[in-house]
Amino acid sequence: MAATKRVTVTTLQKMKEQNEPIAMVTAYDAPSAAVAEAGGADVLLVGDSLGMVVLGYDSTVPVTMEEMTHHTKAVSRKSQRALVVTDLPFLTAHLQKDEVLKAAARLLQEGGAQAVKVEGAHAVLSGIEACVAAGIPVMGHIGLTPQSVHQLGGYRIQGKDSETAQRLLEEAQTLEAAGVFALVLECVPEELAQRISQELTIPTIGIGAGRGCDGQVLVYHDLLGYGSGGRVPSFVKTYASIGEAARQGVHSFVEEVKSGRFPTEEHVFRLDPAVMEGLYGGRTSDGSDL
Ligand SMILES: Nc1nc(=O)c2c([nH]1)NC[C@@H]1CN(c3ccc(C(=O)N[C@@H](CCC(=O)O)C(=O)O)cc3)CN21
Ligand SMILES: CC(C)C(=O)C(=O)O
Ligand SMILES: [Mg+2]
Repeated sequence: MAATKRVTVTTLQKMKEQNEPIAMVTAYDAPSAAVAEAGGADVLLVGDSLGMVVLGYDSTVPVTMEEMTHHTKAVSRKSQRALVVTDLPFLTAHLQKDEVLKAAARLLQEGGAQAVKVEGAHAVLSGIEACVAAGIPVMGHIGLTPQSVHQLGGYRIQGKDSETAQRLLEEAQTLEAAGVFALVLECVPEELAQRISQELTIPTIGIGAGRGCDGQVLVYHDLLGYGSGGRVPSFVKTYASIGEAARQGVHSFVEEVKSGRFPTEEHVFRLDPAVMEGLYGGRTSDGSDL
């Protein structure tokens, strides 16, 4: 079988040049990676949103390098075609250059990712530049940066006034100059995201950033309608009702167990009658006929 060629940072650059939209989906484990790839996602993002979506934290702030590495390993084991990108968790990109490099290298070497994503701009620039210089592709992320939720005062749209809109445009240009290969724009007005996307040579990938971006990303569980982690943001479109299907499936199993309808003949293993004969003379241990 011919090996499928993996999506690379160069592929994404060409997609922008040819006006071909980029589809990125989060993946946190082997089954979500397999489904997202089979569905045709170009990029699998091992997002630190996994802390909220699959680990039950109430923000992405508690997520550790151990957790990101653990989940990245599961995703990269199942991924063959998509570009695997992993979030550097809270604070990591703000450390000394050599610590940032070690963390990013761990996600590539141990985790099996092909790139890392870093939230922020000026405060994390030296870490980003060190990674790029070392051959580690970096995806930027500006606008609503969830690791700063305590400073932002909630998950709010960013860049609504002229001052913050101008700042976001400058951050985007600074990140492109620093060598990031793509940029996530989260929760910014459509007009601003479109303007940034036109100004930049590298592709932008939007989440709650409208139609002018070069690609779109959503959280796997949001787009599939898992409906477990409370309210979904208003920019989410739900393409399936997996949560409801899952609840119904478990409910049917429980009902059949409790009513004795499961298991049936087709789900059991039988013993050869001759072997059965040798056991307690064909009787069960308490003497009754089987
Ligand atoms: N399941 C999930 N999906 C996500 O997209 C996601 C996470 N978790 N966890 C990490 C961050 C947090 N994110 C969020 C969470 C909430 C909103 C939200 O409620 N936004 C409001 C906008 C409020 C305003 O008008 O400023 C919305 O209505 O969508 C946005 C992004 C995005 N990320
Ligand atoms: C929502 C995306 C962009 C993300 O950073 C995450 O899933 O952690
Ligand atoms: Mg993230």
